[in-house]
Amino acid sequence: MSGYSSVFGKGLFKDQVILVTGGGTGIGRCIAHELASLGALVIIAARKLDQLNNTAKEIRLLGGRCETMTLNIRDPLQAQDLVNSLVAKHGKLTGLVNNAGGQFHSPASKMSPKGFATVVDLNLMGTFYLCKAAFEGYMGEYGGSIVNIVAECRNGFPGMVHTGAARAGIINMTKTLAVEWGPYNGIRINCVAPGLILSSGMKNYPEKVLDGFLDNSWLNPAGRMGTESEIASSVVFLLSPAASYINGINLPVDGASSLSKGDAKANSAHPSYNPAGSKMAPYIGWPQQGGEGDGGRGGRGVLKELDAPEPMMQLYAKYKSMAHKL
Ligand SMILES: CCC/C=C/C(=O)SCCNC(=O)CCNC(=O)[C@H](O)C(C)(C)COP(=O)([O-])OP(=O)([O-])OC[C@H]1O[C@@H](n2cnc3c(N)ncnc32)[C@H](O)[C@@H]1OP(=O)([O-])[O-]
Ligand SMILES: NC(=O)C1=CN([C@@H]2O[C@H](COP(=O)(O)OP(=O)(O)OC[C@H]3O[C@@H](n4cnc5c(N)ncnc54)[C@H](OP(=O)(O)O)[C@@H]3O)[C@@H](O)[C@H]2O)C=CC1
Repeated sequence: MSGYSSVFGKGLFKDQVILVTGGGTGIGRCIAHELASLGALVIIAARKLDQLNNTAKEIRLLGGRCETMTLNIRDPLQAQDLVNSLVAKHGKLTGLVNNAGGQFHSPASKMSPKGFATVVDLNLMGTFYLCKAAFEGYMGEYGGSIVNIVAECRNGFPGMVHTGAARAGIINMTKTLAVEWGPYNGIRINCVAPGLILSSGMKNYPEKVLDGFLDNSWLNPAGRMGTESEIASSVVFLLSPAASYINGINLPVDGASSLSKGDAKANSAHPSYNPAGSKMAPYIGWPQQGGEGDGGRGGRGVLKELDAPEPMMQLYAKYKSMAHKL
């Protein structure tokens, strides 16, 4: 152990109040766990209170601090009220993770105007409402850090034109807000763009679409899908003082899928096909239950690390066996 003082330590966010939208499930739940394990008071907000309460309970059992609030991000007044009431209660809002969002799969030619508008409303408008509420309710005066979860969409988003347009809009909005809001006590705002991630969000898709994702899953330089922890750790970095000179960027966390030219039809004929699977070890942040890394919390019941469709649970088991040992 060197005497160097890294910002990454258990107390990294101990004085912080951080709001995570969609924090009851999937990637948002994992982000909430990561932030709480680093000392933050985490407020998780979404529409379904039961999911939020389950996650808050897990976090508290592990010794973290977490509260829940109901929120529909598509309603600007709800966004404003939520920020105002949490600032009134806790005195601050130092971080915001705009993670809530989603879409459905459909070719553009079959998509109705209402379907397109719904997804733009949810992702682009919803993210704007929360950013604006955070700015007006606290950060405009005192500063803070925002991370917007988007989706990797460098080459468009075939099969999900609505979300590609909405996420590209968020990435551009983030650049503007970084420039307009940076001077207000140093607000930083950045994006994280997940590639294909093993998460509960995959339960939203029909089997045929999931099969397509699985066919594609190895077609990137990592040779695998990503884990929720790999998104959460990127969010932690961008929220932390380690990223204090990073503002207005979009960080793809996608195993370089945005740079590769995977051909879903090629599979075993593909020149880079490796029958043994990926050699790029994943990062998985969940404590080993009752084992090394659990910090002696083994008796507290089993945390369900992932809640995804069965074939993805199988992939996860494989990834766990090859994960970085921490
Ligand atoms: C590579 C992949 C990587 C990404 C992975 C993830 O993000 S994982 C995370 C995944 N997690 C999530 O996505 C979670 C969040 N997702 C959601 O809440 C929904 O998917 C939502 C975004 C559609 C909003 O729902 P809502 O209840 O607010 O909306 P609504 O029900 O009132 O519909 C409005 C209009 O949309 C249309 N339309 C809707 N569905 C379909 C469809 N299947 N088919 C066709 N069209 C559809 C339809 O036009 C409908 O109007 P209609 O015909 O009724 O007059
Ligand atoms: N998994 C993946 O491969 C990828 C995911 N992403 C994005 O990452 C984010 C998290 O996804 P993931 O965890 O996989 O999926 P989930 O479906 O588990 O998460 C979506 C979350 O958003 C919340 N949410 C949805 N609509 C609203 C709303 N109107 N108001 C408030 N909350 C809402 C949901 O809670 P509730 O229903 O209770 O409101 C849920 O907790 C999403 O934005 C997703 O699109 C991007 C690229 C790839």
